[in-house]
Amino acid sequence: MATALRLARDSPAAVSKLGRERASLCAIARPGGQCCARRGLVLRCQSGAAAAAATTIRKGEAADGAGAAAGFTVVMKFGGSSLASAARMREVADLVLSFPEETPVVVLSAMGKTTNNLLLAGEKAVSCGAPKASEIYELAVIKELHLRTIDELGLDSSIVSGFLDELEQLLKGVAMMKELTLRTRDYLVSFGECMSTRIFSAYLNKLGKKARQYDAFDLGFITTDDFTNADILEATYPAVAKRLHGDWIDDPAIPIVTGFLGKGWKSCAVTTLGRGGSDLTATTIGKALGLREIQVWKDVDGVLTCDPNIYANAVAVPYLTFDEAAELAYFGAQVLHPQSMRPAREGGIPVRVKNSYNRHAPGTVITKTRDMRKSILTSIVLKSNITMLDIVSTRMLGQYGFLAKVFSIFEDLGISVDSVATSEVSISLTLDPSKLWSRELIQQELDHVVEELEKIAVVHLLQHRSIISLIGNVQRSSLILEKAFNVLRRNGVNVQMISQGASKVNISLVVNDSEAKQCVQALHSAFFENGFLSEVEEADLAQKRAPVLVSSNGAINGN
Ligand SMILES: Nc1ncnc2c1ncn2[C@@H]1O[C@H](COP(=O)(O)OP(=O)(O)O)[C@@H](O)[C@H]1O
Ligand SMILES: N[C@@H](CC(=O)OP(=O)(O)O)C(=O)O
Repeated sequence: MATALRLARDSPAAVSKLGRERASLCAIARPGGQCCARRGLVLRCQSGAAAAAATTIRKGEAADGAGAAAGFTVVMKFGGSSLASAARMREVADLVLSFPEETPVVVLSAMGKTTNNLLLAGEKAVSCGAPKASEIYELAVIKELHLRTIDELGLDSSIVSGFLDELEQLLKGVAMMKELTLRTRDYLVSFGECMSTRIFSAYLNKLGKKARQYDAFDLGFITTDDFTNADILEATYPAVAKRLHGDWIDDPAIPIVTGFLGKGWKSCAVTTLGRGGSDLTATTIGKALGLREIQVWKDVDGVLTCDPNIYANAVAVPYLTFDEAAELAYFGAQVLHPQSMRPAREGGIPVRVKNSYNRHAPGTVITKTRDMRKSILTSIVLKSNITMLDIVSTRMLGQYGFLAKVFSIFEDLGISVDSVATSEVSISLTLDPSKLWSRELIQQELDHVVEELEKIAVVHLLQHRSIISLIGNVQRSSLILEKAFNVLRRNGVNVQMISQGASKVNISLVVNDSEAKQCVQALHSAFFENGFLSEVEEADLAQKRAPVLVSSNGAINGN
């Protein structure tokens, strides 16, 4: 099976479909139909059969000890907020080099807001008409940022000029076609990471530190073909380990890898892992190489007690379990990609969230278990603009199959449900409109859901709601709920739905959008700012509570 992978990667005859598609999209836009696909991005295609064979490779087969053998010790991932300018690139290079005892694999996102700008440029291209595509404002912003960065770092503009030309051609192609498919969207946003990693790698080489740039889709990141939200396939781990290991043995150089990107196993096209997906790239490499630690460098002091944009008094949480971090991300804390904890948990590799603007701050360490003795509430997460459905069966009590029917409707319509609370004849659940494709479709899709559900139930659609998720030590759930409801009552807020996830680290409360921010601030003050923890500690001491260790699956180990 390893042979299948090697053949797929090394066969010079295997010219990728992606390469051809890039060529044709750009050729549409080029006078004379000349191909402008950039050479470095013409992928070698892994045949469907080879990829299928590769996916059956045993978990971690090639990964065991690969990192150690090659000398790699950590992954260091830097997000767009850490890479917003030439000055930031310098700072990040200095940071990477300030750990001479480490041999890192570096994962980078696109510079600053480049991904957003690429998406906006793509949307504008759909309606602006081909002659205007070159004048799209966001294209100018992207060009200016990358060329200025190259200039200020004293690098050669040819590192990005080919990409910038191709980007313009691509936007012209989109403008001519008047459509931006999910597949083209992924290809479009890939330019951000492809450019940032090339700039950074060139800069490290200029500083005398040997570095080698990798596009994740060439490195072995094999994904499903779910464009804009692809899943990483198992074959990725041995493929990535083998390639990084092999290259290091041949010619040691720090790998600089594009975050966020992969290659669809059937289409061979560029895929993306969902917004913020570079965190997942980092943890995947960490597991593939069996590294000591995965570092995720952000613009905040770690995972905070709440979103600092909602409440400035948020402080860093020193320790989290993988389950807590995953729940936090899933319920809307933008700091980590929701899927990114999975490889780290499977590989048993600690994730450290650090601040690239304040490198000496201790950050947050995420591990499988942690000491929960002093832990009550860990973090408060707010997800706004969600839709709630109250669904009451039209049949009598005792009717079986009601829940199954309700969920099969959501399955048929491809809509995911966030939180659920049920009784035998009724069910309340929340939907996240941001997971649906475009603004216009949201209302249509919701109308359709309601129409289908009304065949079996009475349905109330409640929009403009928020989920406040209380992530914490569920062994203290009564205490958390007592305190939370006290605060909400004092603020005159009525909770419309309560749900406790099976992971047992999260209690979700649904309130009106208009009250949500004020609720989060009041809850934060009550739990984190007014000596609540010391009060509880004193009470616990009086009761001589036994110390409790809770593992990530919620199992309790009393000492
Ligand atoms: N609970 C939280 N803890 C930390 N940051 C949070 C939290 N909730 C939301 N954020 C936001 O997430 C941002 C960091 O994530 P992100 O922008 O993806 O960083 P990067 O681009 O560097 O990967 C912070 O600047 C902050 O505004
Ligand atoms: N650039 C991609 C991927 C990513 O992970 O970005 P960041 O690390 O800046 O959140 C995005 O904006 O979604």
